[in-house]
Amino acid sequence: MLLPHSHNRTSTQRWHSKRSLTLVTIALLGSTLTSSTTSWFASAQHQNVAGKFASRAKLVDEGSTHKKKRKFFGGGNTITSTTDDGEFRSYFWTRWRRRKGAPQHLSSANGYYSSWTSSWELVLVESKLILISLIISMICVAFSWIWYSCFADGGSRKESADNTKREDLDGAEDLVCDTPEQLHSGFLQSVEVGFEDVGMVLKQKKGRPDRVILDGSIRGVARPGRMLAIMGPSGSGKSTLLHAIAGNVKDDKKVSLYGRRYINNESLTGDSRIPSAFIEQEAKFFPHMTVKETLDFQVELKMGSFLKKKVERDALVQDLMAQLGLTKSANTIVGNAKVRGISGGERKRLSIACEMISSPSVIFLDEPTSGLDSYQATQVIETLRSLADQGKTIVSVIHQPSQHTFQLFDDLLLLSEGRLMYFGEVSKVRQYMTELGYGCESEIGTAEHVLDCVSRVVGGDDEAERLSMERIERIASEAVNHARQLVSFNGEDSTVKKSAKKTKHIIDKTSAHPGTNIFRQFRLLLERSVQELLRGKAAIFVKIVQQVSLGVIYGGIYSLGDDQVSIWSFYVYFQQLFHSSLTLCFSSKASIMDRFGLLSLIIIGATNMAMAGTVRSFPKEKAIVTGEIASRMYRTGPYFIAKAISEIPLIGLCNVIFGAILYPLVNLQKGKLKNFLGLTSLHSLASEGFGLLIGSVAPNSDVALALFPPIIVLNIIFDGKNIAEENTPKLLRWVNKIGLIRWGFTGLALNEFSGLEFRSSGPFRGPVAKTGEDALARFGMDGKSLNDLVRAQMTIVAGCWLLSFLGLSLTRQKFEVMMTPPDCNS
Ligand SMILES: Nc1ncnc2c1ncn2[C@@H]1O[C@H](COP(=O)(O)OP(=O)(O)OP(=O)(O)O)[C@@H](O)[C@H]1O
Repeated sequence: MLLPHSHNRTSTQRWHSKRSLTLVTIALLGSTLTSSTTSWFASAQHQNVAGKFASRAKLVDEGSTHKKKRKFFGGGNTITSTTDDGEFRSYFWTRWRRRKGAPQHLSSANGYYSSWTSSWELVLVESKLILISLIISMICVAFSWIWYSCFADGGSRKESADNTKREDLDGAEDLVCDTPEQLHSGFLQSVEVGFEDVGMVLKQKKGRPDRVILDGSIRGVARPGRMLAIMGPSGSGKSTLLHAIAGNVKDDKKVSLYGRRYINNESLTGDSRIPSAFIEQEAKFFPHMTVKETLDFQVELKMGSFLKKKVERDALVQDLMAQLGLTKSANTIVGNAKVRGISGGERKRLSIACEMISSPSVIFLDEPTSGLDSYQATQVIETLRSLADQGKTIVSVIHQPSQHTFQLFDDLLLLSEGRLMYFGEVSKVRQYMTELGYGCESEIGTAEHVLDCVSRVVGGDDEAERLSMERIERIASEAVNHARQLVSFNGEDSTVKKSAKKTKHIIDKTSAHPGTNIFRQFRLLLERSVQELLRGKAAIFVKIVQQVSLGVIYGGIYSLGDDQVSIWSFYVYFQQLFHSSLTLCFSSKASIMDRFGLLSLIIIGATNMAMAGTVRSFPKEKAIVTGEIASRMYRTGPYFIAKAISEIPLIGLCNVIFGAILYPLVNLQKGKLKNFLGLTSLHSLASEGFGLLIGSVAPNSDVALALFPPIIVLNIIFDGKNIAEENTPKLLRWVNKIGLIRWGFTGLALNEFSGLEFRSSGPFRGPVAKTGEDALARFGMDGKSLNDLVRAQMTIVAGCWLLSFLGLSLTRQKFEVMMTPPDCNS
């Protein structure tokens, strides 16, 4: 029965106008903000701010003969001061003037404005500002579009649904449902899934013939209240067919997929995904969550908007656990290959339970019994039987079932080498094979016998191989006719296209319901992230041990000041005994080199640890998350923000432990510990962000790990002390700007060296540096403030998070479109 829905007629328009309004608002806000900021900058630069900066620059530059550039606004506009006269001008414009051959000393701070007011120059200034505003507005529009498609309900699905022309839909809007109850009591309640002429070809490299995976002869139907088994020898195309029917074949340039599908005898477009539960061979879960927590989490995300009271959600969780025999394992963690958790059978049943939450009418399963013993396999199939008895449509690939489990199925689709061998009732297949002349003794199980009939003999006996090929040929030619007699659709009907669009529209609209709002998604995802982090006690322990041991190692090797405290007690006594000579040695200029060396090691170590951990773990988590996002549980945005935030406390804790051990041991400058901890934590956060970026763009953890060493090496080379900026190859200068290690190292060096004085005795290398500032100047680190470095690190964090988010959004799963079968293209 189809439900009437009068108010849905306006929902498409509402969504369109909501989106347009958001885009326009964000674009306007962006351009207004940019214009006002740039005009403020222009006027401020001309007037008050110029004066203020000029005097500050003058103060800072006193006693120095170097020119200093002070970053004021973005990349292009840099205010430069010279010590001679405190002259103050825009670096950007100065460079431009230089190019035009104008004199370099243009004006004093007060005369600045007047020297630039020749009309054409002002026009140029204004037009550049307008251009910047326009570019930023366009970026705002692009981001708002991405934001909308990632955060807002519907996204691409709604878009594709809305692309379906209203006039072609024949009142399909009236069939659309708004609540799960309506959804499953309407068009999609009792679903019959039909398919015909399904084929798949794998394009090969030049000169080699294409490989046929499914030959285009496959047809069948899965009916409500019945279980359809897809069987065949290994490699016969069972999983491929299951994915093709569900609309779940992963997008691949080499693949060409064709055929027709129907829902309740209504045809579907090639890109439709049947609203169903799809249970893959390998269920992926967060390993440290218990069975109950996993179900609680999924129930709240999928049904939070409909089951508003906690008692209702709890009741659903209890019901699912009882139905799937999970009650006794409710508080056991799910586990994975490394962490022991529930059994393989329980994992399969948990994945079925998770898919049952939204009460789908159709369930596709890819080898639900693989890896299970016969008792567990029977339990899983019996669970499916009870679901089918409730009216669900079950389609499952099954591998060598026992006679008992085989008989729990109603229908069978048999494949061999991508060809249809049988479609019909399970109870009739034995008789069917006997009538074809391939009968067998009664003691041999039916499943075993039919698989023998359609398996090709390979290796050794040529005659047996020839006979098996003849048998397969015969069975295949009979199967097509047999299936045609049993299954027919309105595929040749002239209204097929219209009907396909209509059905897709219904499916898209009906399955676009958000399970819960975006804030709740964020809260739940944050809770899960934190929980996973805290439950991974081994990982936390390893991190802490790493920090402690590094602190102790560095502390044992480096001694930088007069009043050393060392882990080696004899060393302390030794120091106290020969106080004068040793302290002279350690407070000498040799400690400049030691200090730089230590700070560089601290930063390289922090980068390695934060990045390597994320690069290793994130791609694995991504595999679970992309599946959950593809099944419309939540959006990329809330997930990503929750993920990024959840890591911050642990990063801070690790740095505090490291700093607390290292600082007194090596005797870094007193009173700078707080800055030290802040800078190392910020640096770890930036490194973790970089790790997320690599993990989100890399297709898998192997690629991510392969990318890691060259990135680290590049960062070390351009850390600010290994190669001078002016000697860096021009093509690589940009690396300097985003060099994680460089900014981190410079920050620590600035924090440590500013205010230090060095004694001239003791061994030292290179020219004499009396103060920390001198030492910094030798490495070209003068002229920067801690604020600059914090800003740079924060920009890196923000940039990495943004790019990782985009990377994650853009690598969303795409699916192959099923084309019309070749003979019907005309
Ligand atoms: N995208 C693809 N790229 C390359 N080969 C593919 C692709 N899809 C399917 N195949 C090939 O098609 C054949 C059938 O694969 P499929 O997984 O469907 O077999 P199966 O019957 O499920 O096998 P098994 O029982 O061993 O799991 C295999 O040889 C597989 O390598």
